[in-house]
Amino acid sequence: MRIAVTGKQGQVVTALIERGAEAGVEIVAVGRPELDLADPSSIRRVLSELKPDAIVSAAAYTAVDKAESEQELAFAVNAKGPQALAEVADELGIPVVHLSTDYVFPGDSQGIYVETDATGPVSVYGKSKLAGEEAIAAATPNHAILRTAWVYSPFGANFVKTMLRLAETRDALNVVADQHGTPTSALDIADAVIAIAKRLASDADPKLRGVFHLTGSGEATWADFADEIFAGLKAKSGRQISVGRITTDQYPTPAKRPANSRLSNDKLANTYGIVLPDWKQSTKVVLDRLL
Ligand SMILES: NC(=O)C1=CN([C@@H]2O[C@H](COP(=O)(O)OP(=O)(O)OC[C@H]3O[C@@H](n4cnc5c(N)ncnc54)[C@H](OP(=O)(O)O)[C@@H]3O)[C@@H](O)[C@H]2O)C=CC1
Ligand SMILES: Cc1cn([C@H]2C[C@H](O)[C@@H](COP(=O)(O)OP(=O)(O)O[C@H]3O[C@@H](C)C(=O)[C@@H](O)[C@H]3O)O2)c(=O)[nH]c1=O
Ligand SMILES: [Mg+2]
Repeated sequence: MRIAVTGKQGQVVTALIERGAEAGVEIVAVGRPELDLADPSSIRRVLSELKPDAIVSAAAYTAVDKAESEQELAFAVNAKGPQALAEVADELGIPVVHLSTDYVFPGDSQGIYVETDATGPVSVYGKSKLAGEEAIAAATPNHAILRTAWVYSPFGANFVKTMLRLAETRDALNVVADQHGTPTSALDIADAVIAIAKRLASDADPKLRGVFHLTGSGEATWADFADEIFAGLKAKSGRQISVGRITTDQYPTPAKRPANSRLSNDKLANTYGIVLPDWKQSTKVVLDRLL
């Protein structure tokens, strides 16, 4: 089976290339310069030539703060590009697995979000990703939109690598402790995405299509995540970093972030039988590779 994935150096695409080899599926990364999501005509050209059995839409404009001042580019890459991708997939008669985000939710409630809960993004990035979800769903019924969150991995840019980099020059860091969500390893995402793409390519059941939440098990704040990262660092090197627990107000950023973006993964478990490992367990796996 051949799966085309958008992006070349991103976390999820890199994890898919690694896991695809183990799962015996051919992963073909398609990205800039040949395929630029901001240039829809390039999408049709590349995909029509490649003739994959499924498309994974993993590339995105992910710079959350920068998006506040680059709204047009964020919407081009996160909404218009995926729309063109889904239109081509529909013509080719193949499924699209599209990655989305917890940031489509406002995060102002106490509960755990399910797929049918009202969205209401509070950032340009979140708004552009929601527009992407809507564009995919309008372009083809043959899709699985997977909302994940707080993605980290040995690859690319992410919170784990940022914390380890800051720890090289500092003994103490302040990290927000009032945003709640779940860190999710790109390696775990890749395993799930491959299983989902295989299933979609071989089973026309409408129940397998639609929106699904896909995050690690358990929950955390960013400060909890930092604590876990530095516990791993201490075990490996003896180096101790202290984490000061601060409020969002004490860490001003251009983009607003949801205070609560905990997602229920029950629909995915009940539909596909997929449950991702506990976030602490997967954090250890990634730290073992980075340290
Ligand atoms: N990172 C996170 O914390 C989260 C991510 N997500 C979603 O998961 C998906 C994967 O994220 P992740 O792997 O972390 O992303 P990364 O930020 O690691 O990588 C982004 C990817 O998008 C590609 N890209 C950006 N702009 C374009 C463009 N104009 N044309 C083609 N490709 C482009 C990049 O290209 P290049 O290879 O050339 O650099 C890169 O491969 C995204 O849809 C994201 O919105 C959801 C929740 C959390
Ligand atoms: C570096 C740093 C960040 N923070 C805070 C800022 C923010 O609230 C939180 C996480 O920082 P980040 O910059 O990693 O956050 P951010 O880039 O917003 O992460 C998001 O990326 C997009 C793509 C998603 O889809 C989301 O699921 C989420 O992973 O930690 C601190 O409190 N102290 C620090 O030293
Ligand atoms: Mg970021």
